Amino acid sequence: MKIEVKNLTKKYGAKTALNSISFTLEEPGIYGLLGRNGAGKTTFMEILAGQIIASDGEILIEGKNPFDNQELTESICLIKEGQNFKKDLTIKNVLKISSFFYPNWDEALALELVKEYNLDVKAKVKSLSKGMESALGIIVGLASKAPITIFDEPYIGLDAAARKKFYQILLEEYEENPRTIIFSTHLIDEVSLMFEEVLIIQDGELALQENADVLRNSAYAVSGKSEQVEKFIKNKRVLDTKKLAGMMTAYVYGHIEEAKLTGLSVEGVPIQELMIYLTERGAS
Ligand SMILES: Nc1ncnc2c1ncn2[C@@H]1O[C@H](COP(=O)(O)OP(=O)(O)OP(=O)(O)O)[C@@H](O)[C@H]1O
Repeated sequence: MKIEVKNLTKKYGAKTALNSISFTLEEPGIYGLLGRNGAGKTTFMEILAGQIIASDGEILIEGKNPFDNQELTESICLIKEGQNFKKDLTIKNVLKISSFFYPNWDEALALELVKEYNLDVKAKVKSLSKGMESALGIIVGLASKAPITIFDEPYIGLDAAARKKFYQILLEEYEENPRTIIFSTHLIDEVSLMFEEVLIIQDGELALQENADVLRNSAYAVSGKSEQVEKFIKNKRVLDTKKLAGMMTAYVYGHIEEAKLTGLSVEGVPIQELMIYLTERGAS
């Protein structure tokens, strides 16, 4: 389902959480939605899922506004960090309710994942550990097979092995059943290889929308003797520099090839680092 975001603005009293952002997400795709704390990511995802209303502008999904539109919202599954389910429900009932709500619900996948994450279907949500509750969210998100599935930092409390399993199943599912997956996380390095496109939100504005491969090749770190590095980076867009004992490393926005013949040591910059540099206050 095509998602068009048009001059979307959300204000909470005097606070502007989203300031007239516009972009389009084509289907299918795995999108990484990144940004510092308070950038506006959750606000965007809640408007997209039809849970809150925009102050101005709109999101159109296949040309329609998701707010108060059940036909559309059953095609969208938003899994947030905790608080996805009523505390008194058992896991079995959470799965049953989800199966009624999502038309593409995959019961076999849900049960396979319940086993994989060692959950007891008779247990109530309130008795689950943080990690188990996150696992339940992940199960619902994956088994919903909703054409738009959104994970907002979905794995608080899950250990590294359980997260790895999640990424693996998500990719398998995506291969079999391409859909639109939007993923917001602060563990960027762990998941960035899954992203096809990256969007960075900063202070309620869209700072960047870029193909993930292009982004991976759009910055590099160059190291060597300070004077040589200083000379090389003249007239280049420098994100950051570090100096130590006559040596210097500079993080440069540009294609790595331009530094390869210099004799200086050159390496790529992970998306996580790049996100930090690009969203540092004062960066332009
Ligand atoms: N219900 C609300 N009432 C008032 N202000 C809010 C509300 N929800 C969010 N905000 C404010 O809007 C801004 C954007 O918040 P949002 O939760 O969308 O950011 P985020 O990018 O998801 O952050 P994080 O990575 O910390 O989850 C923040 O300044 C936040 O304090």
